[in-house]
Amino acid sequence: MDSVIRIEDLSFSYTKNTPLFQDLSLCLYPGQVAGLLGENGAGKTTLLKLIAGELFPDEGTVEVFGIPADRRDPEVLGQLYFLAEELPSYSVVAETYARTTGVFYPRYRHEMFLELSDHLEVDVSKKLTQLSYGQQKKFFLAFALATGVPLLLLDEPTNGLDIPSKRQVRRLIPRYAAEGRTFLISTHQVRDLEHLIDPVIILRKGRVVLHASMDDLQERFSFVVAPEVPSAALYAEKVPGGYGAILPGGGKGEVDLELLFDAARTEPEAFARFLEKEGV
Ligand SMILES: Nc1ncnc2c1ncn2[C@@H]1O[C@H](COP(=O)(O)OP(=O)(O)OP(=O)(O)O)[C@@H](O)[C@H]1O
Repeated sequence: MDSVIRIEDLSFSYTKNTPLFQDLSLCLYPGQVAGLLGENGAGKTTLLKLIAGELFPDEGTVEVFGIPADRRDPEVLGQLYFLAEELPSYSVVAETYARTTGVFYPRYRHEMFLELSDHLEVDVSKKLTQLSYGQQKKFFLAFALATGVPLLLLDEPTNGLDIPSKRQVRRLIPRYAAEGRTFLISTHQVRDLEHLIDPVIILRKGRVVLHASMDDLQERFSFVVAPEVPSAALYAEKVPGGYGAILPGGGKGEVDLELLFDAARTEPEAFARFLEKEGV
């Protein structure tokens, strides 16, 4: 199957001699809703910017739909939408322009934007600057979906949203993924999106420490919250109601993304050894 995003041997640094990414490789395919997890400073936003063609690799390849990622290339620009965490005023202006003219996104459907805004309870009759952060976020999410682009890069899409809105976002994304659109979602709000994400990608210090499908994780591991810490546990930490542990041997309960992420963050070496031993 042709990849939507293909990253091969990517190296990138903001400052000389301190590489953020070295030899990073990653592929995503149509219809995937990939979750990009990682602690603060892991490089999530930078990776999204590289895919969006706002930044460029020092070495290696970043391609979207087989074309080098470069937002100056109209062919690339029309294929993806990058919903950044910060909503800068220039983009507000640019997007409003695009909204009314369809210049950037030939497949943009204004009726769909209105329907989605209505669904997300955003008052589009107001000026963007009069909307709250959460409302603006929903505005742009509705806009992003209405552009009709096949690739959506969402940086912390549920951040700042109230609980009903988070629920609506959780319902909307799979609907569009089922049409073959691909999502790459960076988030710290693991609980908001855990039943949505597949595959899960964990970045740590500029490296992909885990890239696995939910099926694979479910098949290979057990995620348990136990009153006692089993000695075989790779990882154990006090969580409400007991201790959490990830054990070899799967099929016992749901994949717990928060435990997985915590393990990668707090016990990185043990986590890497564990994955290697289990052949992940
Ligand atoms: N414009 C920049 N110039 C120099 N360094 C930068 C710049 N932007 C980010 N960095 C650095 O690159 C690293 C990765 O930042 P990035 O924003 O990609 O991480 P992140 O995983 O998105 O973090 P967070 O979860 O806090 O949003 C950090 O150490 C950050 O300080």
